[in-house]
Amino acid sequence: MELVRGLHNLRPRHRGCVATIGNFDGVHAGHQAILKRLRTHSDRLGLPGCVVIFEPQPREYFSPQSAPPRLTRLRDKLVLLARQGVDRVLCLAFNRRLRELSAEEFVQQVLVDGLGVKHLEVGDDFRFGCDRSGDFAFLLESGKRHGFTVEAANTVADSGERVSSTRLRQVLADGDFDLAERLLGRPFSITGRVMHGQKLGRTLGAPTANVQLKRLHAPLQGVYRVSAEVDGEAHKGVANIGTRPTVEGDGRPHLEVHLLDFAGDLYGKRMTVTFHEKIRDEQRFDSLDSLQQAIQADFATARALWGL
Ligand SMILES: Cc1cc2nc3c(=O)[nH]c(=O)nc-3n(C[C@H](O)[C@H](O)[C@H](O)COP(=O)(O)O)c2cc1C
Ligand SMILES: Nc1ncnc2c1ncn2[C@@H]1O[C@H](COP(=O)(O)OP(=O)(O)OP(=O)(O)O)[C@@H](O)[C@H]1O
Repeated sequence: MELVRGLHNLRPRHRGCVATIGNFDGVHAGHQAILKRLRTHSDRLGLPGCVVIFEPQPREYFSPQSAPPRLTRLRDKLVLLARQGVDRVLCLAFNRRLRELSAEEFVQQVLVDGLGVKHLEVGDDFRFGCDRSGDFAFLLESGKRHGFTVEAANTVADSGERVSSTRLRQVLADGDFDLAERLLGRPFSITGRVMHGQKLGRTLGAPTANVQLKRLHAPLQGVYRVSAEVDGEAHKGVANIGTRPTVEGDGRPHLEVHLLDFAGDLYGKRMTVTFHEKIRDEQRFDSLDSLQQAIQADFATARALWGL
């Protein structure tokens, strides 16, 4: 899969494709249905399938403080899109210039001049352009003028409710990992590199791998039963994700994983942490002693849940 960053990196060879547009955060079952249709039209026309995404996502641009947590960082999103058979991703920087484009200008500059789109696949509720003025009817009409077809995919629902990134964030916050797995078509996980922490964990009797979240504002907080994959090997574990209010105050979320019955050096390795069950919320304890006791109790709970 090819990644093109910005319209200015499009070349004449990129013209002629089938495309879809959106945030695709999480690459959930609704997105997967759209991507399947993209593949079908791409095979039918013998043209590459291209997904147009935005980075940052529009809401992160408009209100960085109150934007919802991300299900996937760009890197994870690209891996998942490639797995869905996408040939090319055009990643547009969402900035003032882009937000000010009218729906008409967006179609002209991105879809027609930039990509030479022959077929566009969108969800039935898709809207875009300055003030979200471009909708399906507008796209159909533009397609007639510019020579591309447009199709709206039916809504994918689960238990009568539309699958969406917004719903997934809520389902994860509620700790319903079985439902999250159904909506995602895979278990929810976070991947990152294991970094050095404050080395306090060991003195608390709780050696943990600190998984780098970078700027990921994760949709979870609390203590969980998890499995962790490192170097292709799966481990049983327990993890805390949160700001660790008892010990420090950088205010940033950390993901710390304790692998049960494991001793070894994990620094620098990439770890994929899959969440199975919530054990409790993160708390601020009055002393390190109370924190230590709580962590030992979490380990015991996790062992019991794992059947160890
Ligand atoms: C299972 C588990 C539960 C945790 N629960 C909390 C908590 O409720 N509140 C908190 O402030 N920190 C919590 N922590 C984070 C600890 O404060 C942190 O792991 C410890 O400070 C070690 O940090 P270090 O790895 O940077 O040395 C938890 C850690 C683990 C592994
Ligand atoms: N459940 C679904 N069924 C069909 N199409 C969907 C579904 N969810 C999203 N899409 C379509 O996939 C494309 C990308 O969607 P996008 O990521 O922007 O929205 P979303 O998943 O609904 O997220 P949010 O909850 O933030 O609105 C759009 O064309 C959208 O209409």
